Amino acid sequence: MKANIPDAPVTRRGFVLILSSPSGAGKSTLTRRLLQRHELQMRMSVSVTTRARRPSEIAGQDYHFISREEFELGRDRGDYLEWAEVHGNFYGTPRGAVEKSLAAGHDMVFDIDWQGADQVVGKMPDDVVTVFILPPSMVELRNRLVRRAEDAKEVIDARLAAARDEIAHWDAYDYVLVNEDLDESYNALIAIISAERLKRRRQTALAPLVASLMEGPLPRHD
Ligand SMILES: Nc1nc2c(ncn2[C@@H]2O[C@H](COP(=O)(O)OP(=O)(O)O)[C@@H](O)[C@H]2O)c(=O)[nH]1
Ligand SMILES: Nc1ncnc2c1ncn2[C@@H]1O[C@H](COP(=O)(O)OP(=O)(O)O)[C@@H](O)[C@H]1O
Repeated sequence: MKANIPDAPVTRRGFVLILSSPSGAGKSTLTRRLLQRHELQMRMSVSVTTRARRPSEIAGQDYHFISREEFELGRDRGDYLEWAEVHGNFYGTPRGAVEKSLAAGHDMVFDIDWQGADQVVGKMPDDVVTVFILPPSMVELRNRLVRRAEDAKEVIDARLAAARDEIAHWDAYDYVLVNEDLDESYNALIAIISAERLKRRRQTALAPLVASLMEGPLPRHD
């Protein structure tokens, strides 16, 4: 069934949909699906990171892979809207594309951790919608990290060990979903996006219609 998605934005300012979760809960998978649904017209922010590229990742598409020196240069120049150290690597959101996309009415997806979410909410509270994704259990989380088969055993152990530090921040988010069934989680995200697009303060394009509804004589019925 085709969900009833409000029209792609044209005249309103876009918002940033932040997805956070412990590693392996499904952020990247859900983000990919949102981007594949073209009529949603979501844009993704491609972060910079100092971590090594995974075999399945494409440079410039999944991340911009840069050295620590480059990262520090960018950070000191103020290139990042937010940045954080996660699992011993640096990650940052390039500032450039964000304001341009929002001003052009495009909604963006950020796959960032709780520290980054906290910074973005602090800087642009009216532009942000935050979603925390929980795994159904720690056993399933570990299974997903193992099944993903992109990281060495020690890396998986470290990510699992850090999972509770991330989950501890779940209550700072606007929405929370348990990613058990992927289709259900995806539909929940579509519902969130649809509802956020319908928020009255985002419906600035309706002002002329409302003005026209409010003026002139009432139509007679006789
Ligand atoms: N603050 C911040 N966190 C990021 C950024 N990009 C990715 N992350 C987070 O860094 C963590 C590790 O990401 P990644 O290395 O891709 O591993 P994964 O979560 O297992 O896919 C995740 O929590 C991401 O959400 C960013 O630009 N800023
Ligand atoms: N609902 C789900 N049920 C089963 N497997 C899932 C589900 N969501 C994601 N996965 C799988 O779990 C693994 C980790 O997902 P991923 O999106 O890479 O997580 P994250 O980006 O949060 O680290 C991937 O192999 C993905 O295919």
